Amino acid sequence: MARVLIIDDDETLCYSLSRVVRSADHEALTAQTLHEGLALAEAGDVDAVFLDVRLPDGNGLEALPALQKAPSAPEVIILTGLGDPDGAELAMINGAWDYIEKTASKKEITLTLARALQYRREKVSAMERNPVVALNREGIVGESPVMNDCFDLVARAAASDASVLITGETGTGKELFARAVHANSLRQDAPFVIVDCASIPESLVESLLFGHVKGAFTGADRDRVGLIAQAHNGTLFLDEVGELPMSLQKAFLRVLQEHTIRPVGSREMVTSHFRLVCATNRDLEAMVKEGTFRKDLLYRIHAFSLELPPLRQRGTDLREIASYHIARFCKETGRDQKGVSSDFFDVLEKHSWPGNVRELVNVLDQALISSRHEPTLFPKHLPMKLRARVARARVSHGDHPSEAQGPEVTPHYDPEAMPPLQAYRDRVCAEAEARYLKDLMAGSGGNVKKACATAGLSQSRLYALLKRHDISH
Ligand SMILES: Nc1ncnc2c1ncn2[C@@H]1O[C@H](COP(=O)(O)OP(=O)(O)OP(=O)(O)O)[C@@H](O)[C@H]1O
Repeated sequence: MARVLIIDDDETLCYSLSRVVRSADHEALTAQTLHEGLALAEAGDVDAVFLDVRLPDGNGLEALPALQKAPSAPEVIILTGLGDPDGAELAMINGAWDYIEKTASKKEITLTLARALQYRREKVSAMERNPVVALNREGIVGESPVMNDCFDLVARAAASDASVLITGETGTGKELFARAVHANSLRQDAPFVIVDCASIPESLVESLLFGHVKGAFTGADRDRVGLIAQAHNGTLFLDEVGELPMSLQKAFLRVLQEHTIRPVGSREMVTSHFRLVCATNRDLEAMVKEGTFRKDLLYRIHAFSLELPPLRQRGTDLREIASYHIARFCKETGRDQKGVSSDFFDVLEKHSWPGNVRELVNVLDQALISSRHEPTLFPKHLPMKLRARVARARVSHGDHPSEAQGPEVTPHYDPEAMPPLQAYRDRVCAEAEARYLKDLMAGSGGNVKKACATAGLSQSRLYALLKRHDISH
């Protein structure tokens, strides 16, 4: 028997849902406010929660993280209004187990609850078999929902021995995450061996990966253990796996199947049992279609797929990452910790970061060097090129007061600093959305109902957007 909590201010609905829950032989608890519901979830061993979105004391979706952090980490099923696609979408984005319309039939409700409880039973028994100790994040900073999803996947991947493929734009932290998979796995005390497929000359790849014996070729003046053999019992990290020459992909596939290698010039086979983690910023599926990456190899390397989001989609993580690296830099260089002015962060947030965290770290290093012994970082310490680019984009977007009413102007970039189209598009859309929302809230005098009617948005969607852009209402 499971314990199911229903949080809805509609007493009749609470009553009818409780009956459905009890008829499935579960215990039902009810709460008419968010406050009461959170208290019950904190106190009791709750397995599942039916959660309304609009409650008298707040928005249910915003309370989702708190509910999921309750001691029993219940599965949450969101109750949405009839035909509310925004609510359904938000429920899923925010990590609910499922959503169900308030008018759903008894059968649908019972089935959704049964599925959530079955998933929960399986999850609990898997955790009992493989208890997950707190994840060692290996210096990875970030708390945004997208990053938390990535940490969840690292925890799951680390608990197994299956291969992991990490994708993401350049500088998003692929190597850092590969190290985290290793550091959290049972292989953590064995070697973590990196192979940068992009930087090894094609003529040397084979001997570097497989090793060679003395005299195997001109210049082979001694035996050399290959990187694959070095990774025995540990983790082999193939960075930029898309660059692995076609000629070697077949041989490497055999290594994955048989776990044995023959060093160049040797008759002996060497055994190596390693966990494989690969990374790439290329589209391997597209490479398979164009015939430059083997389909069978792709199948073998991505039992788990981890897609790292670009920095521009990580919200306030940017500030946290920046603060982390500023503190690290000051510590490493023996300087006093520096303060940061809020407009310093404002400028950082206006940039689209096509080079992601790596670009941010480089920019911060430059700012810290140029600030010398001054105790606080100001925008003037940032590289001139970056400030100029941000200023240009701001003006062309009408952020400058004198241009605020002007027509939309496409920002111009100097040819050397063109961002990727996707980065540009994301930034422009996010800025346009934020501007619209500010105008919308100002125009409706902060009246959320009026703003929803004007924008054609549901309240939950509007709240989520305001939260995303940090706009008060
Ligand atoms: N979430 C994060 N928190 C703190 N630092 C990070 C984070 N992500 C990346 N970094 C830092 O950014 C830099 C680049 O990270 P990393 O080398 O792992 O990226 P990558 O995706 O492998 O890059 P590339 O595609 O160019 O190989 C490193 O200095 C790393 O420490």
